[in-house]
Amino acid sequence: MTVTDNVQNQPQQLSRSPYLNQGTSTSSELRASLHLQGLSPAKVESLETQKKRALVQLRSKSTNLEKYVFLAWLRNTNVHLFYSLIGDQLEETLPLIYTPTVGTACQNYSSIYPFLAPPGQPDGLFLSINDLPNLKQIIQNYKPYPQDSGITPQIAVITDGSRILGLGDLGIDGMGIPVGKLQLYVAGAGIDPRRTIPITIDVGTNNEDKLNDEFYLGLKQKRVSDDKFFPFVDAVLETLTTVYPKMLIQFEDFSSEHAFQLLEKYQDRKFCFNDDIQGTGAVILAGFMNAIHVAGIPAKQHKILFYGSGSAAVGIAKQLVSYFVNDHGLSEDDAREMVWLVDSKGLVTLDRGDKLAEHKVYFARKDNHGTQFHDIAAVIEHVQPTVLLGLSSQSGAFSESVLRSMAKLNDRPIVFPLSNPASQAECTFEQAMVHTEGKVIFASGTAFPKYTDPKTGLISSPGQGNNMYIFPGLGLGGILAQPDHISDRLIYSAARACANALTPEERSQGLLYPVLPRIRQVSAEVAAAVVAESVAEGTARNKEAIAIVEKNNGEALLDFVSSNMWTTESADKDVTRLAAHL
Ligand SMILES: NC(=O)C1=CN([C@@H]2O[C@H](COP(=O)(O)OP(=O)(O)OC[C@H]3O[C@@H](n4cnc5c(N)ncnc54)[C@H](OP(=O)(O)O)[C@@H]3O)[C@@H](O)[C@H]2O)C=CC1
Ligand SMILES: CC(=O)C(=O)O
Ligand SMILES: [Mg+2]
Repeated sequence: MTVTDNVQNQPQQLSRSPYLNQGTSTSSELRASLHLQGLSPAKVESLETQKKRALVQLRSKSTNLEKYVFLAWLRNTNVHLFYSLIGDQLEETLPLIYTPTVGTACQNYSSIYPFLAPPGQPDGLFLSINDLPNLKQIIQNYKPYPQDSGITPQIAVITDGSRILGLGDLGIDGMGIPVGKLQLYVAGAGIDPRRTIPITIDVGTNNEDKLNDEFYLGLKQKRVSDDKFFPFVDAVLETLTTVYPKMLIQFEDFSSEHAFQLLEKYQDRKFCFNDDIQGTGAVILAGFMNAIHVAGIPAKQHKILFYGSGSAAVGIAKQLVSYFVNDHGLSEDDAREMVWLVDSKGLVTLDRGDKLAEHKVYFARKDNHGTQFHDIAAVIEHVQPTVLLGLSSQSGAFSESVLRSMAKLNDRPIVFPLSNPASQAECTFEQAMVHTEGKVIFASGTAFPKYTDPKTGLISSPGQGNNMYIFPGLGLGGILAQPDHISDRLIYSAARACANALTPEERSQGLLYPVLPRIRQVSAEVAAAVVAESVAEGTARNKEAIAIVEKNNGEALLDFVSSNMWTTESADKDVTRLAAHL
């Protein structure tokens, strides 16, 4: 049955599709053809009026969590209006659908879940370990837009909820993260919302609060052991890629040890990447490339201290090593020597006496001559870093004295408190500005407000070093090039494109990342670089993309990418096309 048959057989179904429904802006003609008269007030409004009303309603909510619920409901009832509003009001709405509010939403997800979407409208795909025998059927059940049955999903973001932002194990309440990431794919890179699947696997939770919460909607059991976890993930991925063979899979917010093991296992076997390891690595490499120009110290002379040694920190460190090797001619050993890791026990050294997690061993220091450094002040004194990156989820760890030490050591200290959401950040932008007397070169994981110098009135803008500047473009580029795997080269090309995406004006303002309203342009440039690199490394399989890259015309490639981006106007056209068949 075609989409058109479907609609002709049940005309009112059109208005029930969140994708095709245009609410109060549905034309009189369409209302007549679909037998919708009387089902809403007769007035036909413009999209502009709809957006204006939605914005007034949004702003009338007193908490960000209420705003999150309001926006989720809007997305699940009127895709067109939702993404038009998000596109217009990116700076106001992104912190509501993504970090920081998505963190609060996840903490409360089971309580708000029934109010996010109308009955029958799924807000993500939940796969419990008890579903193992029926995975295929359950994956096929997920049809948020059944009226548009010809559209095949292309991107899945999958979590097990075990490390949601810096908030720890939230079990299935982590669903807000895949949902939020995929909204950024749509808003930030023009992926058709019908082609996205947010997935949360339920393998239990070790969070006692969740286990004791009567409203918690996940399995009330501790997380399963690895001998059950890995086969279940395997079954999910196999089934998913059997049902949707071209699906790109983004691993998100798995606890670090599992994250590394899953990436190692699947990166050459599936079309996939890990956002926390690779996406974060790429976005911070991009910010670092721009920051060292501002700092004015040659790349090779930097000393980079990571506060936190999990998936994000080690993912970044590995990409920095590639950068020093590829772009600055350092040996791998010399590049590795530029990195120091700190974890909850202090400086990561080979002779510390504990068994280091596998992902830390490569960067463990052996030049500490038997001395161990347990607190950050001692580590800073020992290392004398030019760069301090926070990936520890320890709020306030970059104290006044830490920031003052960084400013004493450096004319322009590079300090990135990257933990999310804002409540977990190692310091705020204001603290960094005040305690370094304005010298800091700054980026944070969640956006902080601008800072106004009380003496001069000078306003400074913080950078947002968040993987949202990478994964949407990387995913789009991957879908357009169609390689079998996402190679390290593709990730590296995404980082470089992100660094180069700054306009001369942004550069002259000392910004490290492009301003948020340009995220679609940035994603297009990242995607174009990924497509070009995939052709260069010989993995691209999309003949159209290969032919365009071979013309060696950057503008044509960007046009190709942009023309493949979904817009709310494309949704308009889908409605008009259907209406023409009625
Ligand atoms: N800006 C962005 O785009 C991104 C930000 N992030 C953020 O980065 C943070 C870390 O993520 P991830 O690496 O996956 O998480 P992990 O939980 O794996 O890593 C946290 C690390 O912090 C260390 N740590 C904990 N307490 C302390 C302490 N008191 N002093 C020093 N180190 C400490 C832990 O040590 P130990 O190993 O000993 O337990 C661990 O190495 C999160 O807040 C996440 O939201 C993540 C991805 C992207
Ligand atoms: C941004 C992100 O992916 C994280 O904090 O986990
Ligand atoms: Mg993440």
